[in-house]
This record gives sequence, C-alpha cells and structure tokens, in this order.
Amino acid sequence: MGDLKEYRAEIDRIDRELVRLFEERMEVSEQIGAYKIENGVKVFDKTRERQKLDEVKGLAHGAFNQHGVEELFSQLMSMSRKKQYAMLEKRGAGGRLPFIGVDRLDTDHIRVVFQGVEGAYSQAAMTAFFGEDVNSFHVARFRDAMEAIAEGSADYAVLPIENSTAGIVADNFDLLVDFENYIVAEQIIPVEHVLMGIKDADLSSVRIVYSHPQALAQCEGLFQAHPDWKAEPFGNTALAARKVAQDGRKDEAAIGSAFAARRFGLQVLKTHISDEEANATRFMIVTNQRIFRKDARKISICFELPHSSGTLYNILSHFIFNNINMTHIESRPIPQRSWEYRFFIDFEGNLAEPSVKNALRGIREEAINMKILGNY
Ligand SMILES: O=C(O)C(=O)C[C@]1(C(=O)O)C=C[C@@H](O)C=C1
Repeated sequence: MGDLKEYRAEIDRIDRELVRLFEERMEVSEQIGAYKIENGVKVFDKTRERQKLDEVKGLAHGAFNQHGVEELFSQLMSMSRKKQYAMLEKRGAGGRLPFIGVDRLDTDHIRVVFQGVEGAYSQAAMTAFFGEDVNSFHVARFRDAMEAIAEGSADYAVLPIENSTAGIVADNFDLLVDFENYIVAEQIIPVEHVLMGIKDADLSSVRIVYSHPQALAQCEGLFQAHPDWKAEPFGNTALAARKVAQDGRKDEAAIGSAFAARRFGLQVLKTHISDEEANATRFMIVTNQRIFRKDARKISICFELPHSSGTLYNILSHFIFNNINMTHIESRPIPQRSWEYRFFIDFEGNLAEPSVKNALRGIREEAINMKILGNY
C-alpha cells in the first residue's frame, strides 16, 4: 500500500497535464470555430462526433474505461461546441431571432377570444388581463380559439395552460406546436370551486356531478366523502353549470365558479370543495405575431428528442452553461412516433440577452424542431 499523499501528488500531476491538454484542444476548437464562421459551416457535426467517440473508445481498455472515455469525450466536444456557439454570437453571425421586442402590447381596438361559454374561468382571466370592457367572443374548443387568432378574427386568445393542483392542460401545449401562435403574456387567477345545484336540490339529493375533468380532479376529496356520487366529465365548468340549470333535476350538480352559479340561477350547495386551498390556474395570452415585451422575463420553448441515452442531458447542459434558470419541464408523446417525446421547457430570461441567444442557438442545432413558444 502506498501513501495517500503520494497518490494525490500523482493525481495532481496528471490533472495538470489534462488541463494543459484541454486548453490546447480548446484552442484548436476555436480555430475550427473561426473556420466555420468564415465558411458558414454548422457547429454541430454529429457524424464526426460519433466517429470520434468510437475511435477513442477503441483506445481504452475494458468496458468501464470505454464507457468513461465515451462520457468524457462527449463532454469535451459539448464544451467545444459551446465555445463555438459563443463565438458565433459574439461575431454577430448567430443570426437574428425572428421575434420583435415591443415596449407594450397593443390593446387598442382589439378583439379577444376565449374558450367556453359565458361564465367560464377563461372569461374571468380575460377580464383580469384586458379589463371588463374588452371586446370579446367565445368558442367551443381550444383549437377554435387558436384558429381564430391564426386567421385574424381575433387579436388575442386566452387559454388555460396549467393548474396548480391538477397540472398541465395538455391539449393547449400540443396546440402551441400545431399553430404559428405565440404566448405574449400570462394571467394567473385563483380557482375557487363550489358545488351548485337547482333551487330544490341539496347534498342528499345529488347523484351525478358534472364538470371539466380537471375541476373534478381538483375535488377528489368531495367524491371520497360521497362515494355514491358519480363524477361526469363535461366540456367546461360553465357548460356543466348551464346543463344542470337547463335539466332542472335535483339529482344533478355541477362544480364551477360562484360566478357561473349566479349567472345560471343555481344555488351554491357547498363551498371550499377543492382539495388544495390555494388552487390557481395559469392562463396564457396568445397572439399570431412573433413579438415579446422588452421587459419579459420568462421564455417557453419546445423541441423533440430521440429516445436515446443522454439526449435530454445534453440539451439541458446549455442552460447550465449559460447560467440560465429553468423553471418548468414537461414531456408529451409525439403522435405517430412511438417512444419519442416533445419537451416543453420554461426558463427565466429575455430573448435580447446574449446568454439566452447563446443557449437557444445550441439547442436549435442539437435538438429536433426547436420552437420558441413565447417570451412574456
Ligand atoms: O471537428 C469539428 O468540426 C469540431 O468543431 C471539433 C469538435 C470536437 O470538439 O471534437 C466539436 C464540435 C463538432 O460537433 C465536432 C467535433
């Protein structure tokens, strides 16, 4: 057995050599970067990297070291790419992002669309953002709202994206991919559900409860306390309230806002029925222009990744390297492509910042179909 101090001295000597070699390698990488800028060659060369990894693996001995060498060189090349992306941005060769910074959103003479009927939570979010007097109309489906802005019959749409208890509204994530519409703002509103029924109904007469699936999910405790009640998914909370009012049956109830109960002449049978007290829904304000407020602090993007080891890790490294704080990640299956996923990521920043541009450039090159969904 040798001496620990001696071993460490030996490691120190090797590490000094590694650092020297790393810096030497990075210098060559910079020269390649300059060549690539000059000749318009893409930074990321997947084929070359694959060949390199196979070659260096072949030089190592034993499975453990081969694996280690592969990981080490993936990181070295990733570092090399980041250096080259930074050079591109510095020399203004990074290309312009197709988004225009504005001082404020244009809210004069606008029409706003929301999904659902009168009394929907989306309407509450809309009036909270645009004011009570906003010129608005409503449509049946989230997709209809997206279409309305895509074709210009509305200037903005208000759509729920996430609830603090039940999680994301998956359909709206997918619609952001299908349409060339962009998030320009968000509005968070508290969601206070009540149970409502017709004038003659009471808790003992209720048998079936209608509401949006997410609202039903937010009130699981209520159904556990009343195992004989059937939860029946419905288009949205306001439609559920309207149905109960129209059917006029004592055995029917709806979960929705007190606002909807008032609007449809229903009585509130029970308040505070959400499992979590502080339940809130985040709505996005969407438009068909690629604009962002100059003081925007949050960016949403999405991209696709093949289902193979390390792909997500590599993409996320762009955030770490550029010191960017990621606040949300979500994955959704890609239709017709089994086991491939689309990732939705929110992070802090503004599209005008160099670190953001740098990270986005790397992600754009290394992921598939990267799309900026908005800066707000
Ligand atoms: O060979 C190149 O094109 C390089 O830029 C060097 C390098 C590397 O570090 O080895 C870096 C990025 C490329 O994706 C491939 C290889």
